[in-house]
Amino acid sequence: MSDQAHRAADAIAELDAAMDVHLDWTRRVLRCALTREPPGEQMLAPDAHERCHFGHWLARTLPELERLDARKAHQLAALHRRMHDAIRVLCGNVLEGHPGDGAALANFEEAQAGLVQRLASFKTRILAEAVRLDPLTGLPLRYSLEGEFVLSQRHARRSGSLFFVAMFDIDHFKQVNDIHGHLVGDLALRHLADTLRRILRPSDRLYRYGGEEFLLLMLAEDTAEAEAAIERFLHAVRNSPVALPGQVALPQRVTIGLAQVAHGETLEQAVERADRALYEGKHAGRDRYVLAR
Ligand SMILES: Nc1nc2c(ncn2[C@@H]2O[C@H](COP(=O)(O)OP(=O)(O)OP(=O)(O)O)[C@@H](O)[C@H]2O)c(=O)[nH]1
Repeated sequence: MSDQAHRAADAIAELDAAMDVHLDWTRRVLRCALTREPPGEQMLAPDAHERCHFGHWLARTLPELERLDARKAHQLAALHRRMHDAIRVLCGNVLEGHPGDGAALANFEEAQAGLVQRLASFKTRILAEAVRLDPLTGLPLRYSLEGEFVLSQRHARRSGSLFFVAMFDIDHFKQVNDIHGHLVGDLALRHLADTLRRILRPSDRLYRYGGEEFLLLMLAEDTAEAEAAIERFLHAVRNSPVALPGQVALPQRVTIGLAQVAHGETLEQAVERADRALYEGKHAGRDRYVLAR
């Protein structure tokens, strides 16, 4: 299993464990209502939501949940707190000999149901994210490319900027595998992804498109700006050989096909033009970019 798959599996196991512990509260609250058995001393404290197992898990995990969906993460924290407030009212009343409070019970049930729902949605997000990313390079795979292409096209139309697609292909990569083995090939792919990622601008979107092909969606004010950005990628790759333990670093080169996306052009059409430009670049000697006509 890849690191990423391990992380996703661990995150889901932790989420399930936190949920199980919290669901146990339904049983304790019920027992308290029926038998007046206290649900546990600390659960009647005002900061019970911070002291419980779920509260500790949430505090630890919140930044990651916020990254996935900030709105749902805050709702989750608020629902958790609300649920503890309801438990305190509910059990406090029962223990003081007052009759069960229907409103507090409804509050508890609603908060509990909302909590479970948000957690289920986070579980799906964690799984979707694990599948969406390439385990080797950590870059997105092409599943979300179509949607991102349409968004960038729309953004370019509204902002008056130009939209480009750039196809990167490593030069003579087969030799790397043949001479150094597949593991070094994998290392070189990961290294290239890191090199490219380091110089991405916030609006750039980089994908692992295929085996040793990477696709970039890029917005630019004009063609000169796009070409300068592509030159920066070429320069960075030339200056970042792959470090190999106990051996001379392995030089890396890429050839790039750059195509300006025309109004109304589909992803498929733009990629085909970028691909043709890429092959022109390969035939012209590699380690360069070619702008598609
Ligand atoms: N190690 C490793 N190799 C891969 C992976 N994906 C594709 N490859 C290899 O990438 C190589 C691509 O080789 P070719 O398409 O022949 O091209 P090339 O040798 O790079 O030559 P040019 O593109 O013409 O410069 C093949 O040997 C594939 O096995 C991967 O995930 N890991």
